[in-house]
Amino acid sequence: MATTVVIAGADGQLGRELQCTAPTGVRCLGLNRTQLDITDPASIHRCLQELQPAWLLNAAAYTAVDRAEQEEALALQVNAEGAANLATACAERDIRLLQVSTDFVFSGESGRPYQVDAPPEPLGAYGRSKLAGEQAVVSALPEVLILRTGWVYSRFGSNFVKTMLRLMGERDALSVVCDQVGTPTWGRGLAQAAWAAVARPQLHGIYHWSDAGVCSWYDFAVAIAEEGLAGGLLSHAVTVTPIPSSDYPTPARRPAFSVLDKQRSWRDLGLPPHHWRVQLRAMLQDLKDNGHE
Ligand SMILES: NC(=O)C1=CN([C@@H]2O[C@H](COP(=O)(O)OP(=O)(O)OC[C@H]3O[C@@H](n4cnc5c(N)ncnc54)[C@H](OP(=O)(O)O)[C@@H]3O)[C@@H](O)[C@H]2O)C=CC1
Ligand SMILES: Cc1cn([C@H]2C[C@H](O)[C@@H](COP(=O)(O)OP(=O)(O)O[C@H]3O[C@@H](C)C(=O)[C@@H](O)[C@H]3O)O2)c(=O)[nH]c1=O
Repeated sequence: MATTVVIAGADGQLGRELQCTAPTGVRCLGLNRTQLDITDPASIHRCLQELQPAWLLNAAAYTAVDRAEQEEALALQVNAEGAANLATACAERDIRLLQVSTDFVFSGESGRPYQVDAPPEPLGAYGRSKLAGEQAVVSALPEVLILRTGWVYSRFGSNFVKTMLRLMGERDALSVVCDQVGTPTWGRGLAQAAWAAVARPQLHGIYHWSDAGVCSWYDFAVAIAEEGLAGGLLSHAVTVTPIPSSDYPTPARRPAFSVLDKQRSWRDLGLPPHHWRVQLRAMLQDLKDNGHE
């Protein structure tokens, strides 16, 4: 019999990738915000009662990092209260929950990849709201699985890769910060990691997932320019200049170093690491073949 899995936030980057990669033997039901509003307990109750899933994958979130500085209450409502609502409903019905979180729960002061049990210390409102979400789900549902990731991109939705391709199409030169270091994550691989977790129901606790390797946003932008040109998504070469974050002021402070340690995931999820540049190439091919959505 198929395992029924409900996806909250089905129209987002990860929500779409989860639906593209659902394994055989899974009845994958993607619900967007209109169909399932995670801030509304009645909406959650209705969906779970009707669909009776074995798992709920929470890909719904408030992800506007800069806007969150002005809208912290709204970020908390979705990322903390919404996540808590889901966890409470799952606990009442014996449903497994996968909660997605972020590298932005860390301060970025470490010089080594963050282990799953490293103390979080978010710098901004978005990171605080996601950390509050982590704490709320664990308290309502101790067997929850939390998948932390960072720098997610996909052909779906909006993200750094698509922003860069747009700006690079319009300009010959761009400046990008070189003092924020992390690891990009193709949404497709993240979705596969989530499905690997669903296939291993004995797992719970915190897992880290990004692609392999380390880079700055500047390195990432250079790679997008080179791979975009080689793959025919850009028609001209673009000069990318490295700048310090102080030359690109934003409302939210971002961690200087947010590389996640993925050893536990590579071991327990049975998935091999792929270097971020290989994944970028695959995503650009997907974009070329299937277009922006
Ligand atoms: N993007 C990134 O770089 C990273 C993301 N993450 C985490 O990964 C997860 C997925 O992110 P990603 O796919 O990129 O996010 P997106 O912003 O692409 O998608 C989030 C989705 O959640 C929906 N949503 C917002 N509020 C609600 C609500 N109240 N009820 C139901 N749905 C809602 C949004 O709908 P609408 O469009 O209508 O607002 C949107 O479709 C999130 O938990 C995020 O915090 C972690 C690290 C990096
Ligand atoms: C567009 C642009 C951005 N930047 C900088 C700003 C910022 O420091 C960095 C990344 O910019 P973005 O705003 O696209 O990315 P940002 O929204 O900060 O991405 C974050 O999103 C949330 C949801 C997460 O959870 C994080 O893991 C991370 O992916 O690049 C430049 O330096 N030059 C540019 O032209």
